[in-house]
Amino acid sequence: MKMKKKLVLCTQLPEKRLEEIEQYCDVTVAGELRHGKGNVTEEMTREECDGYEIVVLGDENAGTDTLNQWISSGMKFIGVAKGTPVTVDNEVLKAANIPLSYTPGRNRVAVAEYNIGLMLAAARKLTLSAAGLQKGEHLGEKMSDIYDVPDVKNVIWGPLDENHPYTDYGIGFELYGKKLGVAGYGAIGREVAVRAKAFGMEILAYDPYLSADKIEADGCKAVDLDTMLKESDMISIHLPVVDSTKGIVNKDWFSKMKPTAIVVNTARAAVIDQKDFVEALETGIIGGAAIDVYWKEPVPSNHPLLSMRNVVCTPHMAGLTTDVDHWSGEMMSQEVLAYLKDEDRKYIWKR
Ligand SMILES: NC(=O)c1ccc[n+]([C@@H]2O[C@H](COP(=O)([O-])OP(=O)(O)OC[C@H]3O[C@@H](n4cnc5c(N)ncnc54)[C@H](O)[C@@H]3O)[C@@H](O)[C@H]2O)c1
Ligand SMILES: O=C(O)[C@H](O)[C@H](O)COP(=O)(O)O
Repeated sequence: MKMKKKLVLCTQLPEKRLEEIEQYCDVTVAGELRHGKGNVTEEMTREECDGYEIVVLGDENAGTDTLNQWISSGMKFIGVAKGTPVTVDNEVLKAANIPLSYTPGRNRVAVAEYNIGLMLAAARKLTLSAAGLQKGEHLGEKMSDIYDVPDVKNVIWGPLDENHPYTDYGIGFELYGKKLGVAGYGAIGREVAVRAKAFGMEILAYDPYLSADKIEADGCKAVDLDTMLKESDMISIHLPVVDSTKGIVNKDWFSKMKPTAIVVNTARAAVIDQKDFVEALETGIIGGAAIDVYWKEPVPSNHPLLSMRNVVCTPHMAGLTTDVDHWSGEMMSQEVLAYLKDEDRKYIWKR
């Protein structure tokens, strides 16, 4: 009788997919390594996953020594259920001719929805007014005098006195009719663009690596860098970090933007020049920002951006939802099944 292949799993796969996989191989769920549980060291991972033909990782690290050990004990398939599998040394795998399966864009919807949230928060100063209300700065004496708030019929919005907190907190602008620059029209940039279009925004997409046809098929405008910078009311950044993008968003970009423009970054801080960014926001070269990613994480509590009133900051949360594991589980199951059935695999990490 033919021996079944052996698979070790460090992340969750959907139940139905697992049943299908189990028709081809024996599955071991690495006890300590179940996604999100325990403090897993690389040494633990190395030992628990040793001796398997198929290794499926979640967030666990696997460096040179670990991979060499697994390869010499028969590993032929490795999958990493992450959008960017930098936790695994792909050079070792390339040398051994073992493709690395991963789950690209697994959190693209999560990031895109969050990105829209950041755009709205920045446009409408949501975080300022919410924090103000928590501190008891709601309505204030003057507002209570002017407006009979419990009786909605009598509420007249404005004019607001320049000293009133609402002038600073609450008065924002609508996304409708505004231009959104999308820098990098990949998995996430595209998801942001289609959602922003539903708000009535015009999309100016800058991505020199994509054909204009592809962008325009989504009803967006493919533009050059200068056009995006000059015309956009908001610029949403979705660039990867590669040598040519490090620090690419710098004073040259800011000097070409509208002084009211808002920069949204859920990509990576490394694509923005930190010093130029802080200066542009402090001196009003640009209007504001909403950011989820930092040059050093966790972001130091005294970072100047955290206390700027024209900046919305969140702690690298855009890609996290309770649904993301489902998406990566589906994609990773497809990869495993393709390997087991000797079919072409779809998601191979090239870098
Ligand atoms: N905040 C989070 O939680 C979170 C989660 C997931 C991904 N990310 C980050 O979001 C970013 C985008 O991810 P993605 O999955 O959409 O990547 P992607 O590779 O699908 O898309 C990137 C796009 O940028 C384009 N591009 C590359 N260099 C460019 C340049 N110089 N100018 C203009 N366009 C350029 C590429 O052609 C590609 O279309 C990445 O930096 C990723 O690490 C953040
Ligand atoms: O910023 C990101 O890329 C994600 O939020 C997270 O930090 C990593 O995503 P993953 O590569 O695990 O999909």
